[in-house]
Amino acid sequence: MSATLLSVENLTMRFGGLTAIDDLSVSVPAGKITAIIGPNGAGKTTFFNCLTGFYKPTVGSVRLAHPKKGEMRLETMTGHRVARDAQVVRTFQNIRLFPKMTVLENLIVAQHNFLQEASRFSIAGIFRLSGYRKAESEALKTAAHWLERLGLTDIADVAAGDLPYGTQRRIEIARALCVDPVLLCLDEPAAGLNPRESAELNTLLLSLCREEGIAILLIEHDMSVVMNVSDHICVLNYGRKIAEGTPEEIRNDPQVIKAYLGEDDEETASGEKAA
Ligand SMILES: Nc1ncnc2c1ncn2[C@@H]1O[C@H](COP(=O)(O)OP(=O)(O)OP(=O)(O)O)[C@@H](O)[C@H]1O
Repeated sequence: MSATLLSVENLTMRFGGLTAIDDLSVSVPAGKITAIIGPNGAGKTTFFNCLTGFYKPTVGSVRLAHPKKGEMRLETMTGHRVARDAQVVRTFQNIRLFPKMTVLENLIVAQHNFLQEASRFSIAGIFRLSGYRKAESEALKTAAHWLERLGLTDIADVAAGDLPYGTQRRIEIARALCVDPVLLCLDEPAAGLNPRESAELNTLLLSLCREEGIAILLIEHDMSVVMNVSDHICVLNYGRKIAEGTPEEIRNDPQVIKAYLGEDDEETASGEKAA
């Protein structure tokens, strides 16, 4: 049993009269893949936004047991501190690369917190002092490492926006990895991928988790990805957790089938009304 990396307790997020996340408690183990699934509008992206400092939750706590820095309360932190200090990094449902920058430049920009500090907020950068030059070369090394690891080295100098959709999704993951995440939150990484690219994504996620020890939190509608890579799945519906368990348990959970198919279809699917 892995240690808990992230503990979410009684999380609620309201937008006026709408409760997008409703008293959600869930644990994310270290070094494993946890999927958050649910029908459209279930609150999955809102959940990510609460974890990563984009939204301040109405109620609840999000505790990260950082392996080197101890406990951190993510719900009290701004987005850039969640990424920089807590090393909880995310991708977005809609690709958010800088399309006119090269692939390599996108990976360097991801390290701007580190470079900005090394530049002592500009002066050491302007005069290219040795500390800044060292940081710059480290940033390049990190980018080169992840480009190689994700098979992107050949296109390092191509503008990101000129590349196929599946490749852009891969670049987004490489960019997030440049921040050395302890928790990588991926919002629909398989959206728009063809079956071959989805299979490659599965291999990549499993290797990041098993070989690099990175915990992954995954929002995904593509069940060929969810069921093949997840160690644990949490299912949301109308902001509430309706089920949690292994892929096998979730596949057969009547509440989950009902949430995805609707009551009538579930009965039809189970043969009760089919005749
Ligand atoms: N900033 C916001 N202001 C008002 N309502 C919001 C806001 N963000 C999300 N919502 C609402 O919260 C609910 C949950 O939305 P969310 O995007 O988290 O769902 P989701 O599970 O990620 O859906 P999908 O699978 O379609 O991406 C929806 O009803 C949505 O309209």
